[in-house]
Amino acid sequence: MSGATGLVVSGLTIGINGERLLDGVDVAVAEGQRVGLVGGSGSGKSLTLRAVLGLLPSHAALGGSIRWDGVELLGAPERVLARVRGGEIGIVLQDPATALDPLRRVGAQITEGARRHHRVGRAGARALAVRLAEEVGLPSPADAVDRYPHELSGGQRQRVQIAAALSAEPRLLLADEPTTALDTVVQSQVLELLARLGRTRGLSTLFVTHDLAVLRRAADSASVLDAGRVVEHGPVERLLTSPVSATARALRDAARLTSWDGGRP
Ligand SMILES: Nc1ncnc2c1ncn2[C@@H]1O[C@H](COP(=O)(O)OP(=O)(O)OP(=O)(O)O)[C@@H](O)[C@H]1O
Repeated sequence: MSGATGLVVSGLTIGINGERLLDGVDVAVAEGQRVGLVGGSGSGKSLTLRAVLGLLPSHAALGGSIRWDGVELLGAPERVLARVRGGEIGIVLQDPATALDPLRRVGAQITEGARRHHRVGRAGARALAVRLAEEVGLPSPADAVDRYPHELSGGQRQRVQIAAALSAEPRLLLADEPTTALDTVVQSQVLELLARLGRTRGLSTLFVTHDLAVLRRAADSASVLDAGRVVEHGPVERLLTSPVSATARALRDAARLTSWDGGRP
Protein backbone atom coordinates (compact mmCIF):
# COMPACT_ATOMS: atom_id res chain seq x y z
CA MET A 1 0.00 0.00 0.00
CA SER A 2 1.49 3.36 -1.06
CA GLY A 3 0.82 6.59 0.76
CA ALA A 4 -0.74 8.35 -2.28
CA THR A 5 -4.20 9.76 -1.59
CA GLY A 6 -6.86 10.06 -4.24
CA LEU A 7 -7.23 8.13 -7.45
CA VAL A 8 -4.29 6.86 -9.50
CA VAL A 9 -5.08 4.93 -12.67
CA SER A 10 -1.97 3.66 -14.41
CA GLY A 11 -1.46 1.65 -17.54
CA LEU A 12 -5.12 0.61 -17.58
CA THR A 13 -5.98 -1.82 -20.37
CA ILE A 14 -9.40 -3.28 -21.09
CA GLY A 15 -10.16 -6.01 -23.57
CA ILE A 16 -13.61 -7.36 -24.31
CA ASN A 17 -14.18 -10.32 -26.63
CA GLY A 18 -10.57 -10.18 -27.78
CA GLU A 19 -10.76 -6.50 -28.72
CA ARG A 20 -8.45 -4.09 -26.91
CA LEU A 21 -10.69 -1.14 -26.04
CA LEU A 22 -8.39 0.69 -23.61
CA ASP A 23 -4.65 0.65 -24.13
CA GLY A 24 -2.55 1.86 -21.24
CA VAL A 25 -4.54 4.81 -19.84
CA ASP A 26 -3.00 6.93 -17.05
CA VAL A 27 -5.18 9.35 -15.06
CA ALA A 28 -4.64 10.72 -11.57
CA VAL A 29 -6.97 12.81 -9.41
CA ALA A 30 -5.35 14.00 -6.21
CA GLU A 31 -7.27 15.38 -3.24
CA GLY A 32 -9.26 18.48 -4.25
CA GLN A 33 -8.28 18.35 -7.93
CA ARG A 34 -10.68 18.71 -10.87
CA VAL A 35 -9.54 16.53 -13.74
CA GLY A 36 -11.18 15.89 -17.10
CA LEU A 37 -11.23 13.00 -19.54
CA VAL A 38 -12.15 14.29 -22.97
CA GLY A 39 -12.49 12.51 -26.29
CA GLY A 40 -14.83 11.64 -29.10
CA SER A 41 -17.52 8.99 -29.09
CA GLY A 42 -16.17 5.51 -28.41
CA SER A 43 -12.74 6.74 -27.25
CA GLY A 44 -13.01 4.90 -23.93
CA LYS A 45 -14.11 7.61 -21.47
CA SER A 46 -17.04 5.73 -19.95
CA LEU A 47 -15.11 2.45 -19.88
CA THR A 48 -12.43 4.15 -17.77
CA LEU A 49 -15.01 5.43 -15.27
CA ARG A 50 -16.80 2.09 -15.13
CA ALA A 51 -13.50 0.31 -14.50
CA VAL A 52 -12.86 2.57 -11.49
CA LEU A 53 -16.20 1.53 -10.02
CA GLY A 54 -15.70 -2.16 -10.88
CA LEU A 55 -18.73 -2.07 -13.17
CA LEU A 56 -17.41 -3.83 -16.26
CA PRO A 57 -18.82 -7.11 -17.56
CA SER A 58 -17.25 -10.13 -15.86
CA HIS A 59 -15.70 -11.32 -19.13
CA ALA A 60 -13.76 -8.04 -19.57
CA ALA A 61 -9.98 -8.56 -19.32
CA LEU A 62 -8.37 -5.81 -17.25
CA GLY A 63 -4.72 -4.94 -16.84
CA GLY A 64 -2.73 -2.17 -15.18
CA SER A 65 -3.68 -0.61 -11.90
CA ILE A 66 -6.45 1.46 -10.29
CA ARG A 67 -5.44 2.63 -6.82
CA TRP A 68 -7.66 4.54 -4.41
CA ASP A 69 -5.76 6.00 -1.44
CA GLY A 70 -3.01 3.54 -2.30
CA VAL A 71 -5.33 0.50 -2.25
CA GLU A 72 -5.52 -1.54 -5.46
CA LEU A 73 -9.11 -1.76 -6.70
CA LEU A 74 -8.46 -4.02 -9.68
CA GLY A 75 -9.35 -7.49 -8.50
CA ALA A 76 -10.27 -6.17 -5.02
CA PRO A 77 -12.84 -8.15 -3.02
CA GLU A 78 -16.48 -7.10 -3.38
CA ARG A 79 -16.59 -5.73 0.20
CA VAL A 80 -13.80 -3.24 -0.65
CA LEU A 81 -15.50 -2.21 -3.90
CA ALA A 82 -18.84 -1.87 -2.08
CA ARG A 83 -17.29 0.56 0.41
CA VAL A 84 -15.69 2.67 -2.31
CA ARG A 85 -18.49 2.54 -4.90
CA GLY A 86 -21.11 5.16 -4.13
CA GLY A 87 -19.42 5.72 -0.77
CA GLU A 88 -15.97 7.27 -0.94
CA ILE A 89 -16.41 7.71 -4.70
CA GLY A 90 -19.76 9.06 -5.92
CA ILE A 91 -21.05 8.99 -9.48
CA VAL A 92 -23.28 11.23 -11.57
CA LEU A 93 -24.42 9.99 -14.98
CA GLN A 94 -25.60 11.73 -18.11
CA ASP A 95 -29.26 10.88 -17.98
CA PRO A 96 -31.09 11.43 -14.68
CA ALA A 97 -34.19 9.83 -16.21
CA THR A 98 -32.48 6.43 -16.24
CA ALA A 99 -30.32 6.99 -13.13
CA LEU A 100 -33.38 7.65 -10.93
CA ASP A 101 -36.10 5.17 -10.06
CA PRO A 102 -39.44 6.57 -11.35
CA LEU A 103 -41.39 4.76 -8.62
CA ARG A 104 -39.56 6.05 -5.55
CA ARG A 105 -39.78 9.45 -3.95
CA VAL A 106 -36.89 11.82 -4.46
CA GLY A 107 -35.96 11.98 -0.76
CA ALA A 108 -35.52 8.20 -0.44
CA GLN A 109 -33.30 8.19 -3.51
CA ILE A 110 -31.19 11.09 -2.25
CA THR A 111 -30.40 9.35 1.03
CA GLU A 112 -29.85 5.81 -0.23
CA GLY A 113 -26.07 6.23 -0.13
CA ALA A 114 -26.11 7.62 3.41
CA ARG A 115 -28.31 4.77 4.62
CA ARG A 116 -26.14 2.15 2.96
CA HIS A 117 -22.75 3.55 3.91
CA HIS A 118 -23.38 5.38 7.19
CA ARG A 119 -26.41 3.59 8.66
CA VAL A 120 -28.49 6.75 8.83
CA GLY A 121 -31.92 5.98 10.34
CA ARG A 122 -35.35 6.92 8.98
CA ALA A 123 -35.81 10.23 10.83
CA GLY A 124 -32.24 11.30 10.19
CA ALA A 125 -32.65 10.39 6.53
CA ARG A 126 -35.52 12.79 5.98
CA ALA A 127 -33.66 15.71 7.57
CA LEU A 128 -30.59 14.83 5.52
CA ALA A 129 -32.64 14.64 2.29
CA VAL A 130 -34.04 18.13 2.90
CA ARG A 131 -30.59 19.50 3.74
CA LEU A 132 -29.03 18.00 0.60
CA ALA A 133 -31.97 19.12 -1.56
CA GLU A 134 -31.33 22.63 -0.30
CA GLU A 135 -27.57 22.37 -0.85
CA VAL A 136 -28.05 21.43 -4.52
CA GLY A 137 -30.57 24.22 -5.07
CA LEU A 138 -33.84 22.32 -5.43
CA PRO A 139 -36.74 24.77 -4.98
CA SER A 140 -38.91 24.20 -1.85
CA PRO A 141 -36.62 21.43 -0.59
CA ALA A 142 -39.05 20.16 2.09
CA ASP A 143 -41.69 19.56 -0.62
CA ALA A 144 -39.28 18.42 -3.31
CA VAL A 145 -38.13 15.39 -1.31
CA ASP A 146 -41.71 14.03 -1.26
CA ARG A 147 -42.08 14.22 -5.03
CA TYR A 148 -41.46 11.59 -7.69
CA PRO A 149 -38.81 12.21 -10.37
CA HIS A 150 -41.40 12.85 -13.11
CA GLU A 151 -42.72 15.79 -11.10
CA LEU A 152 -39.40 17.61 -11.52
CA SER A 153 -37.72 19.22 -14.52
CA GLY A 154 -34.69 17.64 -16.20
CA GLY A 155 -32.34 20.09 -14.49
CA GLN A 156 -33.96 19.46 -11.11
CA ARG A 157 -33.65 15.71 -11.65
CA GLN A 158 -29.95 16.18 -12.33
CA ARG A 159 -29.71 18.11 -9.03
CA VAL A 160 -31.39 15.14 -7.31
CA GLN A 161 -28.80 12.81 -8.82
CA ILE A 162 -26.01 15.07 -7.54
CA ALA A 163 -27.60 15.22 -4.07
CA ALA A 164 -27.82 11.40 -4.09
CA ALA A 165 -24.15 11.17 -5.03
CA LEU A 166 -23.26 13.50 -2.14
CA SER A 167 -25.27 11.74 0.55
CA ALA A 168 -22.56 9.22 1.44
CA GLU A 169 -20.06 12.11 1.76
CA PRO A 170 -17.76 11.02 -1.10
CA ARG A 171 -14.33 12.58 -1.54
CA LEU A 172 -14.29 12.06 -5.31
CA LEU A 173 -17.13 12.54 -7.77
CA LEU A 174 -17.04 10.74 -11.12
CA ALA A 175 -19.21 12.64 -13.58
CA ASP A 176 -20.03 11.05 -16.94
CA GLU A 177 -21.37 13.73 -19.32
CA PRO A 178 -23.63 15.06 -16.52
CA THR A 179 -24.81 18.08 -18.50
CA THR A 180 -25.07 16.68 -22.03
CA ALA A 181 -28.80 15.94 -21.80
CA LEU A 182 -29.62 19.46 -20.57
CA ASP A 183 -30.30 22.67 -22.46
CA THR A 184 -27.51 25.25 -22.36
CA VAL A 185 -28.95 27.46 -19.60
CA VAL A 186 -29.58 24.53 -17.28
CA GLN A 187 -26.23 23.03 -18.29
CA SER A 188 -24.54 26.21 -17.12
CA GLN A 189 -26.40 26.12 -13.79
CA VAL A 190 -25.41 22.50 -13.15
CA LEU A 191 -21.76 23.25 -13.98
CA GLU A 192 -21.92 26.17 -11.54
CA LEU A 193 -23.37 23.86 -8.88
CA LEU A 194 -20.61 21.26 -9.38
CA ALA A 195 -17.93 23.96 -9.20
CA ARG A 196 -19.45 25.31 -5.97
CA LEU A 197 -19.66 21.85 -4.40
CA GLY A 198 -16.03 21.27 -5.31
CA ARG A 199 -15.08 24.43 -3.43
CA THR A 200 -17.35 24.10 -0.41
CA ARG A 201 -16.91 20.37 0.14
CA GLY A 202 -13.30 20.07 -1.03
CA LEU A 203 -14.61 17.42 -3.42
CA SER A 204 -12.35 16.24 -6.22
CA THR A 205 -13.88 15.42 -9.59
CA LEU A 206 -13.13 13.31 -12.63
CA PHE A 207 -15.33 14.78 -15.33
CA VAL A 208 -15.96 12.96 -18.62
CA THR A 209 -17.15 14.85 -21.66
CA HIS A 210 -16.70 15.18 -25.42
CA ASP A 211 -16.95 18.98 -25.11
CA LEU A 212 -13.86 21.06 -24.28
CA ALA A 213 -16.01 24.16 -23.78
CA VAL A 214 -17.92 22.36 -21.01
CA LEU A 215 -14.70 20.99 -19.58
CA ARG A 216 -13.29 24.50 -19.27
CA ARG A 217 -15.81 25.08 -16.48
CA ALA A 218 -15.55 21.64 -14.91
CA ALA A 219 -11.86 20.81 -14.77
CA ASP A 220 -8.46 22.45 -14.56
CA SER A 221 -6.45 19.77 -16.36
CA ALA A 222 -7.48 16.99 -18.70
CA SER A 223 -6.35 13.93 -20.60
CA VAL A 224 -7.40 13.62 -24.22
CA LEU A 225 -8.46 10.10 -25.21
CA ASP A 226 -8.46 8.69 -28.71
CA ALA A 227 -9.20 5.05 -29.50
CA GLY A 228 -8.43 3.95 -25.95
CA ARG A 229 -5.16 5.86 -25.54
CA VAL A 230 -4.23 9.16 -23.90
CA VAL A 231 -2.85 11.27 -26.75
CA GLU A 232 -2.37 14.53 -24.84
CA HIS A 233 -2.55 15.85 -21.31
CA GLY A 234 -2.45 19.38 -19.94
CA PRO A 235 -4.35 22.35 -18.53
CA VAL A 236 -7.78 22.67 -20.19
CA GLU A 237 -7.04 26.29 -21.05
CA ARG A 238 -3.92 25.19 -22.96
CA LEU A 239 -5.83 22.41 -24.76
CA LEU A 240 -8.21 25.10 -26.00
CA THR A 241 -5.62 27.70 -26.96
CA SER A 242 -2.78 25.55 -28.29
CA PRO A 243 -3.75 21.90 -28.71
CA VAL A 244 -0.97 19.70 -30.05
CA SER A 245 -2.57 16.39 -31.04
CA ALA A 246 -4.94 16.11 -33.99
CA THR A 247 -7.64 14.86 -31.58
CA ALA A 248 -7.33 17.86 -29.25
CA ARG A 249 -7.33 20.21 -32.26
CA ALA A 250 -10.53 18.63 -33.56
CA LEU A 251 -12.13 18.94 -30.09
CA ARG A 252 -11.03 22.60 -29.90
CA ASP A 253 -12.53 23.29 -33.35
CA ALA A 254 -15.79 21.62 -32.29
CA ALA A 255 -15.85 23.70 -29.09
CA ARG A 256 -15.37 26.88 -31.17
CA LEU A 257 -18.33 25.93 -33.33
CA THR A 258 -20.56 25.52 -30.29
CA SER A 259 -20.11 27.50 -27.12
CA TRP A 260 -16.48 28.43 -26.61
CA ASP A 261 -15.95 32.11 -27.27
CA GLY A 262 -12.22 31.84 -27.89
CA GLY A 263 -11.38 32.97 -24.38
CA ARG A 264 -12.68 36.53 -24.76
CA PRO A 265 -13.65 38.03 -21.41
N1 LIG B 1 -19.69 -3.98 -22.69
C1 LIG B 1 -19.03 -3.76 -23.84
N2 LIG B 1 -18.79 -4.76 -24.73
C2 LIG B 1 -18.13 -4.53 -25.88
N3 LIG B 1 -17.65 -3.32 -26.26
C3 LIG B 1 -17.87 -2.29 -25.44
C4 LIG B 1 -18.55 -2.44 -24.19
N4 LIG B 1 -18.61 -1.23 -23.58
C5 LIG B 1 -17.98 -0.37 -24.42
N5 LIG B 1 -17.54 -0.99 -25.53
C6 LIG B 1 -16.80 -0.37 -26.65
O1 LIG B 1 -15.66 0.28 -26.11
C7 LIG B 1 -15.38 1.49 -26.81
C8 LIG B 1 -15.31 2.65 -25.83
O2 LIG B 1 -16.60 2.82 -25.24
P1 LIG B 1 -16.92 3.99 -24.19
O3 LIG B 1 -18.34 3.79 -23.76
O4 LIG B 1 -15.89 4.03 -23.16
O5 LIG B 1 -16.82 5.28 -25.12
P2 LIG B 1 -16.99 6.80 -24.74
O6 LIG B 1 -15.70 7.47 -25.00
O7 LIG B 1 -17.57 6.94 -23.38
O8 LIG B 1 -18.02 7.26 -25.85
P3 LIG B 1 -19.44 8.09 -25.76
O9 LIG B 1 -19.04 9.52 -25.63
O10 LIG B 1 -20.08 7.79 -27.07
O11 LIG B 1 -20.17 7.55 -24.58
C9 LIG B 1 -16.48 1.62 -27.86
O12 LIG B 1 -15.98 1.16 -29.09
C10 LIG B 1 -17.59 0.71 -27.34
O13 LIG B 1 -18.33 0.18 -28.41
